[in-house]
Amino acid sequence: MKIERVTESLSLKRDLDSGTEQQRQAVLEILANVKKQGDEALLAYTEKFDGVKLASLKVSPEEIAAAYEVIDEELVCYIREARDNIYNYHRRQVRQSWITTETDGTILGQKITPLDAVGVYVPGGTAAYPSSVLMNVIPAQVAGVGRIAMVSPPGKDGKLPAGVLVAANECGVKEIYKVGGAQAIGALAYGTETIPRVDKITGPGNIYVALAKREVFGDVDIDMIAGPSEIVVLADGEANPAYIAADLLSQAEHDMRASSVLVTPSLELAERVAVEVEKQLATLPRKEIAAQSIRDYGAIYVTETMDQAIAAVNELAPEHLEIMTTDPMSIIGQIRHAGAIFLGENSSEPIGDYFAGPNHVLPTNGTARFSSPLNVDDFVKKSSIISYSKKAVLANGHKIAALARLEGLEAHARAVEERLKS
Ligand SMILES: NC(=O)c1ccc[n+]([C@@H]2O[C@H](COP(=O)([O-])OP(=O)(O)OC[C@H]3O[C@@H](n4cnc5c(N)ncnc54)[C@H](O)[C@@H]3O)[C@@H](O)[C@H]2O)c1
Ligand SMILES: N[C@H](CO)Cc1c[nH]c[nH+]1
Ligand SMILES: [Zn+2]
Repeated sequence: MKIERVTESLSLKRDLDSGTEQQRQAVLEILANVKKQGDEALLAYTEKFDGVKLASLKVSPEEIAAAYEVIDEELVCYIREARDNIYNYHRRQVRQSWITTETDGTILGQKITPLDAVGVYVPGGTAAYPSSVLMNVIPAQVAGVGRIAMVSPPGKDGKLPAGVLVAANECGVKEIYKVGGAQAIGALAYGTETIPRVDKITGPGNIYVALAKREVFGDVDIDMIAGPSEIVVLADGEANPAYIAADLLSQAEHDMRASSVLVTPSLELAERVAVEVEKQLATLPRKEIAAQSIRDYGAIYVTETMDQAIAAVNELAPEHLEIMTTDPMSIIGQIRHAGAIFLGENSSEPIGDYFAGPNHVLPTNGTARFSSPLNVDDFVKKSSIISYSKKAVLANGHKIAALARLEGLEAHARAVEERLKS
């Protein structure tokens, strides 16, 4: 990895992939056809893009039973343990509706209502992501969402990966459909004969999925457009170079456009990490992807001081931040922008991807400056509650009428003044 000395501001080498004109046109056409032709279009696109002619889009109980034949019993137990950790973490995010009563009888409040129906996209294509099933479905369930429909593209054998089916079943998902890409997003947004429409779509996916989510936003809500994975490690000279290299590579193997960065005031550590990355890279099964990601989007930045290193981290606003210093707790207060913060040398990023409990769907591309990990709030909406007593309206009606007239809205003013007459 290239070592660069840093004295000024930084930004991650990001690829804000907005797709080619051809991809955008393809997505618009797919969405229009799904809207018009429903299931027929879904089946045709599945044949075209996933290479399989399906008899039915919906996953059957027999397919779920067959998935359990393939997945080791011990692994099913680990999926359950991860599920429970994620559930317990997200339970703490639940907010209650609230109501206050003033002495004049005014009642104000906020009613929290779970969304009626949510669609969860689970990427297929090049890899299977049972962990993404848990991370999207569980916060929706904790929020109390009425209906959860999961979509994922089938393999050439017409099946979904066994791990994905087991994870969904362990969460109690009842609606699972074998359809991916922009056509799946269209089905969730507009509805088809088999797939009733939803109110919100969550979950990561490739450029076709991302473009389709952007396009249907407004007809339905979406969570975010998650870009390629990012990790920044902030370390002092005492940190373990082998741990750092391993964690950088853990995200590099995701995607050729993933970004893995070390920021440190120690040149010695920087040099040792660069050597370790090369050594560990050579033995990885996905070494082509990881090597390209490290080459094009990886970096080691050496600062003059730890304060500069911390400032650099805030500039980068990474999806994942690992703090590997002798006292990480003393630094956390200075971190302003990061999707997930991992403290200390034992807290390797994949612990968060799979098991600890916090969500692994996180803001990327610098959006950690203003947005948060996927969470229970993403699956509820809030309604304001207002109840004025006669006493309150008599005391305040003239103020409200005056404010309305300030905006030239006479009917607003008179509506309130009607209450002042008797
Ligand atoms: N941020 C996260 O939490 C997270 C987690 C898991 C995966 N991911 C990301 O999700 C992405 C998964 O991508 P993927 O491709 O493997 O799976 P995918 O499910 O997103 O996309 C596969 C679908 O793309 C469509 N498609 C492919 N080529 C097409 C074409 N030429 N025209 C129209 N549609 C086409 C097909 O319908 C296919 O079913 C990766 O970028 C991965 O990094 C992110
Ligand atoms: N690190 C990814 C999010 O950036 C999530 C993931 C899924 N599986 C493994 N990792
Ligand atoms: Zn990961």
